[in-house]
Amino acid sequence: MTEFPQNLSLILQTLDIALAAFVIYRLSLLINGALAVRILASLSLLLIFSMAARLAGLHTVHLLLKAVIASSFVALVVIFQTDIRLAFATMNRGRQGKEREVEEVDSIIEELATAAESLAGRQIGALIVIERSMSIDNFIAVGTDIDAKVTSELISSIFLPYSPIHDGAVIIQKGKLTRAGCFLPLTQNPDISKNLGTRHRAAIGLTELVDAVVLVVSEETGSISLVVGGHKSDDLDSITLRKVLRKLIEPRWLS
Ligand SMILES: Nc1ncnc2c1ncn2[C@@H]1O[C@H](COP(=O)(O)OP(=O)(O)OP(=O)(O)O)[C@@H](O)[C@H]1O
Repeated sequence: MTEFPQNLSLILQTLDIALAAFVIYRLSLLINGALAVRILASLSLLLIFSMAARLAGLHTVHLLLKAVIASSFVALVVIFQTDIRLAFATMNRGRQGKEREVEEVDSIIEELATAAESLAGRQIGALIVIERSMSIDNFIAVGTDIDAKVTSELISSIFLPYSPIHDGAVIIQKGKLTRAGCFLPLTQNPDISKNLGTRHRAAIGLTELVDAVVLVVSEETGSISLVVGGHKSDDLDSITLRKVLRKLIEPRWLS
């Protein structure tokens, strides 16, 4: 009658030692193989064994595994110190990159708003297209390639009446002023007032086809409008203009 528990105890002890040997063997493999996947797989295996050992009452194995798992985390930091340092550096660069993108958007918006206000003050008409997620390339005709930094001085000088490229629209793509003197498709919407001129019709026409934002300065009234999705917001004051532009333009569309 006492033979059965004795045998069971022997089996468990053998199993205990065999598992401990297996753990050591796995660890030696781990030291040779430096792949992170391999280490993670081995750690997962250790965790499973540790739980199984605890459930089966294999105390030596369980204690050994517990100690191995605990020290593994320290070992992982040492082994992967270069990768960890690189990961932190990348994270930091990502945050700094995002901050830089936001600063870039703010500065472009400031240049656009300053140019619009300066032109509006002198009642010089202007049409500025800001591309967002949809490409506008298939909808704009002719124009002169420029590829320059967006500055209020450049925009203002393009629209001055004696400039050879003052007719048509200026295009902003990925944070750059890419073209000037471009012609846009006019809206065909019959509900639009017959009194609305072609500059505003062009802004509405393009934004009916793509998600671009169009900034219009009226030569006739000196008012500033923003057009998105075929809808026009008129008479924008300085603060509203900047606020709406910030809402409409996301950093990812400018870089
Ligand atoms: N299809 C077009 N694409 C781009 N620009 C255009 C287009 N049609 C007209 N324009 C621009 O609009 C100017 C004419 O504006 P027009 O007076 O007809 O329009 P408007 O909407 O009444 O504007 P404003 O209030 O400035 O007078 C043209 O000189 C040209 O620069």
